[in-house]
Amino acid sequence: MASSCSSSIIGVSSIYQTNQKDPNFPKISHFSIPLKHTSITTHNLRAKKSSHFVGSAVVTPNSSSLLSEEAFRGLGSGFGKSPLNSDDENEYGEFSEDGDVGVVSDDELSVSKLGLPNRLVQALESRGITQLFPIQRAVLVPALEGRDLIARAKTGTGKTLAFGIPVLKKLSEDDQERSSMRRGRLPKVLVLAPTRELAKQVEKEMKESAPYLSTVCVYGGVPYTTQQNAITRGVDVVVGTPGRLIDLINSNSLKLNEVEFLVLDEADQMLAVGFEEDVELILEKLPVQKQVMLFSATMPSWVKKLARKYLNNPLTIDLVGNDEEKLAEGIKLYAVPTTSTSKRSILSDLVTVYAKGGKTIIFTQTKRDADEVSMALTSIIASEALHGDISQHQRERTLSGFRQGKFTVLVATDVASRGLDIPNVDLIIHYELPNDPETFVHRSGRTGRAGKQGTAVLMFTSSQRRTVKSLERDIGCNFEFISPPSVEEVLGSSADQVVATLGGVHPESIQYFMPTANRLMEQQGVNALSAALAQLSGFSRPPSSRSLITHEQGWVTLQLTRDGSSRGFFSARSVTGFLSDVYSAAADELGKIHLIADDRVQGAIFDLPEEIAKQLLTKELPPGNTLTKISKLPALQDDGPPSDYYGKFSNRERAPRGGSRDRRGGGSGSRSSWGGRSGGRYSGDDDFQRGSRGGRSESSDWLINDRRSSPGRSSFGRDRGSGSFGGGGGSFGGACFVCGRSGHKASDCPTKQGF
Ligand SMILES: Nc1ncnc2c1ncn2[C@@H]1O[C@H](COP(=O)(O)OP(=O)(O)OP(=O)(O)O)[C@@H](O)[C@H]1O
Repeated sequence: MASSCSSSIIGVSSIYQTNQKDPNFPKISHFSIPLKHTSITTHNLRAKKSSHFVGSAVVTPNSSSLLSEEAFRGLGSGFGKSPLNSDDENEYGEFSEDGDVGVVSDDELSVSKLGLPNRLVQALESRGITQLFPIQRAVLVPALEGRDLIARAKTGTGKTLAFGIPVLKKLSEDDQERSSMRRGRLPKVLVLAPTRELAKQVEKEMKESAPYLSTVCVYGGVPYTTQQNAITRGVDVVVGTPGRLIDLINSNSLKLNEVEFLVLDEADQMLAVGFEEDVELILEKLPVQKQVMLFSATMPSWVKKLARKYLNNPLTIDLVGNDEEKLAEGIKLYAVPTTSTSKRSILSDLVTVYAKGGKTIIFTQTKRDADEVSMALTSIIASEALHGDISQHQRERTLSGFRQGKFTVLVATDVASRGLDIPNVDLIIHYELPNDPETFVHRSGRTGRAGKQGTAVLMFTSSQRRTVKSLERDIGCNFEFISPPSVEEVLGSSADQVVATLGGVHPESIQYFMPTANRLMEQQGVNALSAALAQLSGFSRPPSSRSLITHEQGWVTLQLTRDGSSRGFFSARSVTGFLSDVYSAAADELGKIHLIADDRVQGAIFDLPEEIAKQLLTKELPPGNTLTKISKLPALQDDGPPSDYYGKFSNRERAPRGGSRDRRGGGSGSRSSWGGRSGGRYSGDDDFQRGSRGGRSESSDWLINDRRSSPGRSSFGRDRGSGSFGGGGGSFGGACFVCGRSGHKASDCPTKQGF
């Protein structure tokens, strides 16, 4: 069972209002929503640590109905301090609890019972939108009352329609009065979005929900003419990115004097991508009389400033609140240890095992990595890259191909982390740590949308283990730490995927193959079927074994344990001593060693080349020792270096040139080949400025016997140069496996028993 933030509960609801001008403004606004019988039982409501917790909503994972009791409760009560008064950059502010528990029936969430215009209801229902999500229900009434709003909710919970439904309702009604197709009519609604993709997505959502209205999307990277012509024909809703909007305003193509509704979507992201000035310029051009809805995941001071200046007595609706779990419902979280050399091969296995043929988005830090990873994957799984250097036209083609399932893996930089709504993404892989917890939440939020289930896998290196732990604290969720998929798992998943495609074979085609199938079954039985599955899975030849530690092909990971009766301190040296005694060729070829992190078990796991491992497993062992080939890593002792503070300052690994490990080479060759990122700075999407590597080079094989190995220093398996540990004919430098003391082999141990 994967760790996750999942429970049957979503979010915290808080609604509070502020009045900058009048401190005595009544603290409570009442909205007249009839509260009737509910299907939600209170035992589902989870008590939160914070006394400010107001409530939660029950999620039925596969349904489109997220039922929000609190969306109702909060409407009449639950006020707290204003986010606008808080100096904390990311504070939404607290909110106080109110015992007024309202209840809500399905009817009251039902799109058809909300008094929306028929054609809007029909369009929504034809899209499968029959019941409001909590944020939509919470926003609906105050929005219809004309309130300015500041709102936030978790990823994929329907924020677009939260502002969309009220404005579309208003326009759908107005539209009957104003001559619907009047040429040259000016927009009533302006939606600002920080990225082109997001703008296009909002446009799509609005268009599909109200196809009878004219919605135009404007953004850079494409010619002006089409957008200008569309505006000239007459428009109801304009969605756009700030830069292009300013151009169109300045060229007089877009007039904003009839705008009645302004929506600022992902307002904090506007700041992150440097649109502050443009946004303010646009806001200055709008009529004073208008309704503003601002959606923002965080409240940096610029957003607060904006809200103070341009919003009138805003009501804040916060469905995240003090909820420790920042991730949306139903996203399973895994963390998998990797090394620079193993990352890529693990990646395709993760996709095979965890996406199970569905859609995957892999997030990288830089454009170059996105390109390289996508190229490397393409020979195994169809994939495309998406980042800021790709032309707008190609970006759109890529996204549409991904949406339609023409290829199943998208490798993207963080341009795709915010807001992108691609249905049925099953798996998110964080190929590199995100820069901050917020980015992790947004990246992961590309799956598990609209109440669905999803999986997010974080790949990390040993030096990043502590960062992963702090990430857990920051997002309020736990990872399940897993091993890279074993060969058996990869084969099993591949077979499952093949089996899943069999249902698509036309019955008539099956008939043609029946005689051969019958003959084969008679001759070979189930072998024939296995051979067919192996062939269809692309494994007509057996896969070579792989190290569980480095994931390198041709290697096997073995586990050595010794029972409690054996004396002496167990260390990595014990392993080399043991191997020297049992089968010296194994000591010569020894790869990485890690000690098992279990107080009750004395043991280690280590890598050997496949053939050597086979031989070793045939040897007689000293009593009390057990040697097995393992397919899952046990918990290992961990003594990583200090936290590397998310992607920003992380030690960015680069595979050594040539990739594979050099077993014979000097230790420093492979170890120091990481592209250390110390001092490097990641400045926004893809703009990675490499820092100097600094004095200390980080190593993937950092832990041997609780000690960091350093370049040039002899260590197990790799560096035979100094001969101090490695065995292989040099003087024996390891501890005796029997007594644990150094200076002699176990076979010469004065205390040895029966070896
Ligand atoms: N009431 C509803 N019933 C069913 N599906 C819905 C409903 N409301 C929205 N959706 C669908 O849920 C998906 C997610 O919605 P949306 O993109 O608005 O989420 P979001 O909260 O803006 O996410 P993010 O924070 O990641 O931008 C969309 O595909 C949308 O069509």
